Amino acid sequence: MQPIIAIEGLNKTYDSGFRALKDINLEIRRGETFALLGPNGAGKTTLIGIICGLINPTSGRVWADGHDIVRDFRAARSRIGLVPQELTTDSFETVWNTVSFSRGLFGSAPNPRHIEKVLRDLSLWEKRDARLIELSGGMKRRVLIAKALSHEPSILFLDEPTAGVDVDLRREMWNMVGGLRESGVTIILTTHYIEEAEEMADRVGVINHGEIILVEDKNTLMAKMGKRQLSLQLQAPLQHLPQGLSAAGLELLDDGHQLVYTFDAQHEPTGIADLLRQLNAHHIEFKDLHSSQSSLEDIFVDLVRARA
Ligand SMILES: Nc1ncnc2c1ncn2[C@@H]1O[C@H](COP(=O)(O)OP(=O)(O)OP(=O)(O)O)[C@@H](O)[C@H]1O
Repeated sequence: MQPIIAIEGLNKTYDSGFRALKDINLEIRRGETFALLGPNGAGKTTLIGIICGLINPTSGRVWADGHDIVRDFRAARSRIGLVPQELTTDSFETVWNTVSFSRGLFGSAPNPRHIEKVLRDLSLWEKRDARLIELSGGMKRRVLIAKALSHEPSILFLDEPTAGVDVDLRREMWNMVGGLRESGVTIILTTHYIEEAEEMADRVGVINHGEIILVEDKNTLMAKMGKRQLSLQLQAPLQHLPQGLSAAGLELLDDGHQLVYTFDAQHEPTGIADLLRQLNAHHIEFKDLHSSQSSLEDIFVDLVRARA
């Protein structure tokens, strides 16, 4: 199936000379929820801005639902809904007018029934005549989503959808995004909450210093999370691993004071019993041991740090 977004050889150098994106190649699948993760300044906003036609690329090409975002800008943009982080709309307008007006901006003919459906789906129907200034923060966020959905886009960008919202509202938004996904909308979200990516994404992409360093199925990443480590504090430091002990997953750290065994927690046997037997046979003694499990957050931090 044709990807809903195709990015080929995309580069962005700002006027300052700063290279914010370096040869990005990425395909987003129709109907998936894709989480774009990266530290501050990695290039997420630049990438989204280019796809949405807000920032000009330096080179490379992007297609949204088959339309070149530069040569066929209007058609490409009409396929895309963007939910920005901040509310930038006139706060004295009513919910209904704000959302209806947004549809008009994309040149779509008025469709009160669609607007009603969007407002009902987002539990905003009762508030349709309220002015934005009267709404809670959570309701205002829903209005941003309603605006982005007003022209019936097939691609929805959510930029930090739950930054600064409380746990209950975050959970509610996750459910809402799940509903949109079921209706067939492709969702691309940026987030600093790795848990959010775990909860919602089908695939995860990591961007760092303007480069995509990983694109992975979430379940595969979760399997990586299943890696566990057993750390042994040795009585006496080892220069190197003795012959026969160089099993996969064994590593000497801390100038030989620490032996770390990494294993897959989902597989039995873990190999720990065997390892302890071998240590005994080699008269390697340890004074302490502890086990730990790496989270997606750890994996993310490691990935980014390795490329710092
Ligand atoms: N107009 C600009 N001129 C020069 N440099 C810019 C401009 N806009 C962004 N940058 C730089 O490009 C880099 C990428 O910025 P971008 O906003 O895309 O990152 P981000 O991943 O969205 O970060 P954050 O998580 O903080 O929102 C940053 O180093 C930023 O300082």
